[in-house]
Amino acid sequence: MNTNPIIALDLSSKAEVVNFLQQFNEPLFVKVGMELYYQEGPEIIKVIKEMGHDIFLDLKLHDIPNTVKSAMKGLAKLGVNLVNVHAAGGSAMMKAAMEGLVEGTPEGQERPALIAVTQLTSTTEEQMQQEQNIQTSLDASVLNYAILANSAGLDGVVCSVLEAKVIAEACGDEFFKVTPGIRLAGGEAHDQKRVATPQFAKSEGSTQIVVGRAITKAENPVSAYATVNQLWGGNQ
Ligand SMILES: O=c1ccn([C@@H]2O[C@H](COP(=O)(O)O)[C@@H](O)[C@H]2O)c(=O)[nH]1
Repeated sequence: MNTNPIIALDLSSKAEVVNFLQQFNEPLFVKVGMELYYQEGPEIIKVIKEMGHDIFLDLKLHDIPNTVKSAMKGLAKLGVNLVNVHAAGGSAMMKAAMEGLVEGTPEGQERPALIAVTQLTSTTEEQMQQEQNIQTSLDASVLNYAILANSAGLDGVVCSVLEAKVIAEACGDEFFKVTPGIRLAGGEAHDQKRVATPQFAKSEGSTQIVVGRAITKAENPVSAYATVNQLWGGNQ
């Protein structure tokens, strides 16, 4: 899979997206999340693909297996590169998601990679223990979800950089560790709790990094992207 930094397009309209992407003179790997997809629908995927960019469609499905399977069948037809579910939906749901993707991917088109969100990077250990009533360390919970996702046949997980190394030990280097919560040194964390720099992500074995506000809210997004890309290691 593309190893360019994934730019989170947390924007709310097609016009904003087109304006943003027109600043760049190279093919990018971008993430379309709930904010954009719920405003613009599948049309936004078509627009971004026509501009030549790879897409992570970050809708984090979490429902009963039958519903997730049917939804994935539909998403498979969009021609995106990467989609996801919440690992908390369980292994039956993750397997159903994969079945839906396999069945829904048109002949001659590559199946989108499927990854599972472990614990959101905005979650702390204390919050997880108190609110989710999970009485282990956050690392153990993330690792548990990663092993579950691996056993269910998924291609990888979303985790923070802080857990990437133990996941690699348990699930292998090829298993995707897609890590949001990326900030340049000294950058504001906003609502993120488990953050790291692109350089640290590289050294810990992240396979992809997701970068939103550090690029989209920068005074010069093209230059911010170039800095992130250089620190992450260019085109790997
Ligand atoms: O655990 C997760 C899962 C997904 N995200 C998404 O990544 C970006 C991060 O944006 P920043 O502006 O760089 O904080 C955002 O779209 C989230 O929905 C995540 O942060 N953590």
